[in-house]
Amino acid sequence: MKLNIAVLQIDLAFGDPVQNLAKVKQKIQRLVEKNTKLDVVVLPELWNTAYDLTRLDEIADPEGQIVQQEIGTLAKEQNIHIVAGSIAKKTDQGIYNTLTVFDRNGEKVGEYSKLHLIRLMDEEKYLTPGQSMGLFELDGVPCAGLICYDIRFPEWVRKHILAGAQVLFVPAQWPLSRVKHWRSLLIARAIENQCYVVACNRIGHDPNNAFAGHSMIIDPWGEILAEAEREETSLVVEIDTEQVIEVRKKIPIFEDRRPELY
Ligand SMILES: NC(=O)CCC(=O)C(=O)O
Repeated sequence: MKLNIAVLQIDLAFGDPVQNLAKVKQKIQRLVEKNTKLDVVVLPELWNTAYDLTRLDEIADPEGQIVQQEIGTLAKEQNIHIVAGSIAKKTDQGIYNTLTVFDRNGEKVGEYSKLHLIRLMDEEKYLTPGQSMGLFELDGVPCAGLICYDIRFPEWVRKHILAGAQVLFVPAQWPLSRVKHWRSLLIARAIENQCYVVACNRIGHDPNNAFAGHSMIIDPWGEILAEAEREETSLVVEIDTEQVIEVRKKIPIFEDRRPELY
């Protein structure tokens, strides 16, 4: 199965969900105008509020209703799947960093709340961790969505791959100071899991961090199919899940595992 994927690497306004929503909608519309065969658009982490964590109570999306209304509707109008990065989502149980996926009909087909909260960026003070896996399907392709810091936990990624995922989506706000980790971890996750990795980072800065950009699309052999620098841009790549099957046949790591010993 082939999927034409666009990763939208952008800057974000700190604590301004109205401005960020308008920008994201405009950028997606332009992408669709330029790429008539697009299947999937991917957005970065916390694209509604950015890391304005102290004001989340005021600015997070109540129950994700805004993203459902605005991005769900856009997905249907433009006939594309949208892996809507993640948003700050306010619920009765707390505020989550939640990835939401809409299909071409505007239906929500996936939702995942970041499981590992990064203390280095104070997430654990303001956010509630998720409790469940990030599996979903796009045009019959089994996919997983994990968020930024989650890629440091290979056992969590592997769990999604063992459940069938062939494409791993990673929305992020990864700082420039650790860009070497970002690149190495993404490539390692693709090689060790023999899957596509589609990673969407932001650029720009906030009061605490400068962000790295370097969004990437990596194939199941670990080859970088496309990589951004540190500017607003989009990466558009056609992936073919036959490649996943071929790489897994060539080096059958899933048959050679010894789970009885670890
Ligand atoms: N937003 C994040 O989760 C950043 C993760 C990060 O900077 C790191 O793992 O290092």
